[in-house]
Amino acid sequence: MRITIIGSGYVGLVTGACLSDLGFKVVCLDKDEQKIRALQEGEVPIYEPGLKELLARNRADGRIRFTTDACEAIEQGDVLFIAVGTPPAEDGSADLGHVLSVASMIGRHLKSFKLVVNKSTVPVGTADKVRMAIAHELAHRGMPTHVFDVISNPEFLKEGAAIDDFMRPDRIVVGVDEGIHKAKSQRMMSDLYASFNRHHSRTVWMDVRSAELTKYAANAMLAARISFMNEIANLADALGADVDHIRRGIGADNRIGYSFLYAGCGYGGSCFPKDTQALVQTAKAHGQDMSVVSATEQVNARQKMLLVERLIARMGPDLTGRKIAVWGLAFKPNTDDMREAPSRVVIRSLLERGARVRAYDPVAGQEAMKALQDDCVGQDHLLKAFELAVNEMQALDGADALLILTEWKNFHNPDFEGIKALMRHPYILDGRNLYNPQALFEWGIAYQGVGRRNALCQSLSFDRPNEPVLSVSMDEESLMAHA
Ligand SMILES: NC(=O)c1ccc[n+]([C@@H]2O[C@H](COP(=O)([O-])OP(=O)(O)OC[C@H]3O[C@@H](n4cnc5c(N)ncnc54)[C@H](O)[C@@H]3O)[C@@H](O)[C@H]2O)c1
Ligand SMILES: O=c1ccn([C@@H]2O[C@H](COP(=O)(O)OP(=O)(O)O[C@H]3O[C@H](CO)[C@@H](O)[C@H](O)[C@H]3O)[C@@H](O)[C@H]2O)c(=O)[nH]1
Repeated sequence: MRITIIGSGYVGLVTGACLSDLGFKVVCLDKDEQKIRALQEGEVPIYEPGLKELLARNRADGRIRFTTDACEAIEQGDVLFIAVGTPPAEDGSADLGHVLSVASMIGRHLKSFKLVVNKSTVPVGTADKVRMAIAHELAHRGMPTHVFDVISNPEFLKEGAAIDDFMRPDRIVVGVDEGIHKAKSQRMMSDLYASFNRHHSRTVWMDVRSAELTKYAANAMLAARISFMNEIANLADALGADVDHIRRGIGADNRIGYSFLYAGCGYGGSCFPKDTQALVQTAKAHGQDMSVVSATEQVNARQKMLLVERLIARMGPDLTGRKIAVWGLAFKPNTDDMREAPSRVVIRSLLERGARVRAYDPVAGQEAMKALQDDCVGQDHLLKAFELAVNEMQALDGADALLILTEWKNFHNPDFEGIKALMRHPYILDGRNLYNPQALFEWGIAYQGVGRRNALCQSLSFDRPNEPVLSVSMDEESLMAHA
């Protein structure tokens, strides 16, 4: 069985690389000539751990290649995966422009039976639209309109762990509808994923509509857990409780589990924000109200501003003359993806208030620069106050505060002595709860996590530069008094 992947972004490249590693012959198609040229020359346009090596190995062995030639790519594959983007339209619904233009393209080039597998995240009913678009082109060419099937196989990989997620899936959702091709389509998908089903079946078979909705339901559920924990964390702050104890206390309940319970400065990325919005729009179009999902989004929008609000509470709304250090720009560690990253909202807001920002990210620096240029179009004065540091310590020089926005591993055990010596005010606002508040107190560093008994740094003064920081005691009474 030969595979063609249409769309060579995160999902397309990971799918292509992994399937070629399982022995299939794979062609990756993209309309972006620059991207395909880079891939042909062995470069990988995105940062994803392990991807470069996997692609290099399978390219060398002749199992994967890259092209912009749609006719040849469609001819070669028995299975055609659609893995193009589904960005949000202006009203938040999923823009199906790329998916439907791929469908028409398939219809224009299809000569023999093809199984069209949709991997993009798409609203319920999209497979029907893809079917119609292909059939329309076939009819136009005077071809029989039943020489293909369209099924749904949503992708659940996480960026930064994409290869592992693909190669060790919790489940594989496949939606196939009744029809003349059902048995054949099911057999082809069973063969394709046979390696993952050897010990026990991980494939969850269903109809296409249910498969399409399963993807949105999974992302909305995960996003809701995060927003729920962020609300609990904010309440914990107000009450002098510690969300990390609460996380462990509730996660131990098997019905709840430990995953996706980390409070912080909000979720970002190319999926949760766009998919929750699209789900709300789908529901609205069908007269339904997704209150939980809407609230999830609202809480997240507020949470992204939490650290800025805390900074303002300490320093006042005018941050002119303040130097703010930022550690972490990508929406999560192990990726250079800046889509919907909380850092974009935070940095723009700091710049608008007159602060100078110096930021460090081990991988996403250049992507962040591009993203900020997009965010500050026509406001060059804002960009002038932003610079990238070459390492995390350089970002700190003379800073009034350090904001941690991404939990990269090398931020986990920093040189606290160095931090104290370099910063004008040793004050850490930790949006990813990396440190132990008690240890930071002992270091003499003012510290605010998210839901981590933040009363600890109540007496920090910003009026007197280079002043030692804390005079607050750790006893319960004073904690509660400050809460
Ligand atoms: N990124 C993730 O972690 C992730 C995980 C699961 C599902 N998804 C979903 O998968 C889909 C793809 O996401 P992504 O992050 O890989 O997107 P991406 O933007 O990284 O890649 C999409 C690629 O499709 C190409 N493309 C667009 N139109 C094309 C056309 N007509 N012909 C050929 N190529 C075309 C683009 O040039 C681009 O390279 C989306 O629906 C997304 O929601 C993404
Ligand atoms: O407990 C947690 C877990 C995650 N996050 C944040 O949530 C966002 C998304 O993280 P993650 O889910 O790990 O990354 P994605 O690559 O966006 O993956 C999500 O979106 C993909 C695209 O649909 C799905 O395929 C994945 O299953 C789903 O986890 C990031 O900003 C994280 O910092 C938290 O704040 N707290």
